[in-house]
Amino acid sequence: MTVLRAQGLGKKYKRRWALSGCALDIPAGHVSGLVGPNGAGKSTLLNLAAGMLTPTAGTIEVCGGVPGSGPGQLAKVGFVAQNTPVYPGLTVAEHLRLGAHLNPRWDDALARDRVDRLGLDPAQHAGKLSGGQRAQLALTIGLAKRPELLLLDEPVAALDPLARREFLADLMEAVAEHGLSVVLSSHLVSDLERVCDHLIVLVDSQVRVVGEVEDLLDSHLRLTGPRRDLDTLPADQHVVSASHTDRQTTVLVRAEAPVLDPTWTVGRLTLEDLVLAYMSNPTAARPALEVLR
Ligand SMILES: Nc1ncnc2c1ncn2[C@@H]1O[C@H](COP(=O)(O)OP(=O)(O)OP(=O)(O)O)[C@@H](O)[C@H]1O
Repeated sequence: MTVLRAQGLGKKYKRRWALSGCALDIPAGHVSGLVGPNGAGKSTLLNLAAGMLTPTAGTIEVCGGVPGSGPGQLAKVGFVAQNTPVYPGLTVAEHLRLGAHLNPRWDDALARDRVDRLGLDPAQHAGKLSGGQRAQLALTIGLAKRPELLLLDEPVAALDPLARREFLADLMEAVAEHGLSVVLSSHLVSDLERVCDHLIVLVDSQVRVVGEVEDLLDSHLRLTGPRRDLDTLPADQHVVSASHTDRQTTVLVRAEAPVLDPTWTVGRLTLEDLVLAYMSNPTAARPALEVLR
């Protein structure tokens, strides 16, 4: 099953495309990491998926429906936007009551338990919470809503390291126990490494690479060997990045078949290597998605 499907999706602000030609198919039951440089279009994609923006081009379908198309659709999708909006004049307890009132699948026990565990005072006005506490309140509401798909725009940016780790553990528990699907944008690749089994790299408003993390790590290799011209590589090795010294060439490739050339020393990549290679080479060849499945 697919939780998010985009075809030729684009969003233009005045004359500038914030997202263009986006084709995505995100399978259900995964935590999908959305990563890319500042201004790449990550928030734009998440806002389109939540129905907060409408596409300029193409289509997007989320949990089988058009984003923001009615109460049924809104109940299926949770969205915690980048600035973790809360109502400053309402107390923590009032936020939970509002959540219960607006969401048919609201899990009150989870919400109360989380607020208690986090040490948030139910009587405190949200406007008086710290940035991290506000983020925690917004994330609690997102989880307690029990959506099919939870969209999180840099959710952990304001959290301290321990709170970040605990939130990611809560997220994984919800995925395992309730079959929640998550799309999570973050600049913290170590966090993505911990929780994501699916990855989308967006650069310059375009999807550069998308696929299951395991497939991506299996199909990308670092080749090190005597200096050579990259034009001599076989057609089934697609260069993502390369560097040369006088004597040596190091090249990161997406390989469609095992590398048998004995002049290369072949190494595997970490998720961080892969993300940085695509982010620092905006013109890197985009993989054929079929190859990665
Ligand atoms: N409301 C807006 N009006 C005009 N341009 C916008 C608007 N929102 C975003 N943009 C532009 O669209 C592009 C993509 O922005 P977006 O916020 O989606 O990037 P991002 O990948 O989420 O960035 P970051 O990592 O910094 O949060 C940027 O060039 C940005 O300046």
